Amino acid sequence: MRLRNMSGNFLLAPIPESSSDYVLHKDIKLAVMGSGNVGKSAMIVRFLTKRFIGDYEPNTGKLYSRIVHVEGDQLSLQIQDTPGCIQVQDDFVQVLDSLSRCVQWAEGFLLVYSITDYSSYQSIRPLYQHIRRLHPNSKTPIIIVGNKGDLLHARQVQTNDGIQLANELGSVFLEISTSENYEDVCDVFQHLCKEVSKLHSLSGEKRRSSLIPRPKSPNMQDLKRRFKQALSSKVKSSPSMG
Ligand SMILES: Nc1nc2c(ncn2[C@@H]2O[C@H](COP(=O)(O)OP(=O)(O)OP(=O)(O)O)[C@@H](O)[C@H]2O)c(=O)[nH]1
Repeated sequence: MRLRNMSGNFLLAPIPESSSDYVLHKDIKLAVMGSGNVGKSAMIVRFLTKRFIGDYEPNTGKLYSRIVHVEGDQLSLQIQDTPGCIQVQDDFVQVLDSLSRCVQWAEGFLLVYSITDYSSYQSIRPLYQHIRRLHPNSKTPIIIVGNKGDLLHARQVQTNDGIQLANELGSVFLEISTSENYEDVCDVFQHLCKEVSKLHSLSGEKRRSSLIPRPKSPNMQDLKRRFKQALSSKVKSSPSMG
């Protein structure tokens, strides 16, 4: 199998240090992957802004960072949108370096195909296997998403194909329409966040939580006491004026 960058321009955004805002929150790192214009950018933006925006520049690897709330948890979420201009062929080359770095970095994955594009569906298995190779821990959550569910007249991939593939790979599957149904998009991301979060709890990885203590506000009582103390000792030690 080969994953190839057709444009030769496959740059992923630099991965920043986690940003913490003086509160405890879990860092969740997700990657959204898929081959072709399957709607990855549209999905991410829909989840983060609720809006469906029709047209995007071809994506070369954008990283989105947001604080989101999922079931009472405050999550510091980073989502890596990976370029769709990858083609799955007989062996892996070029793309592997940057793609692998992204795969290694992420803790949860959305593998997206379009129901109107059979080749995007065919690329899911090799992508899935690539992830599993780099994350031998089979608990790493991967969700398979069949997007553009509203374009029924152009359907090339049957719902059953998606279900079958997901069953075979042992993955969760959902068919959605990013353009028509915000709730489904939200469910997909929230489910993935919860799964990653669960994994953190299971492995007790405290390093993933960022706790920066609030700066202490000065204790005025204490300051006044010290000030008085200092003042009285000064008065006591000062030479008599009389
Ligand atoms: N009808 C319909 N169109 C969609 C849906 N989701 C995305 N699109 C359209 O599909 C096209 C591709 O969407 P993008 O989000 O740019 O796809 P992408 O996977 O990020 O593609 P790359 O930028 O190449 O990585 C755009 O014209 C979107 O408006 C959907 O659910 N229904």
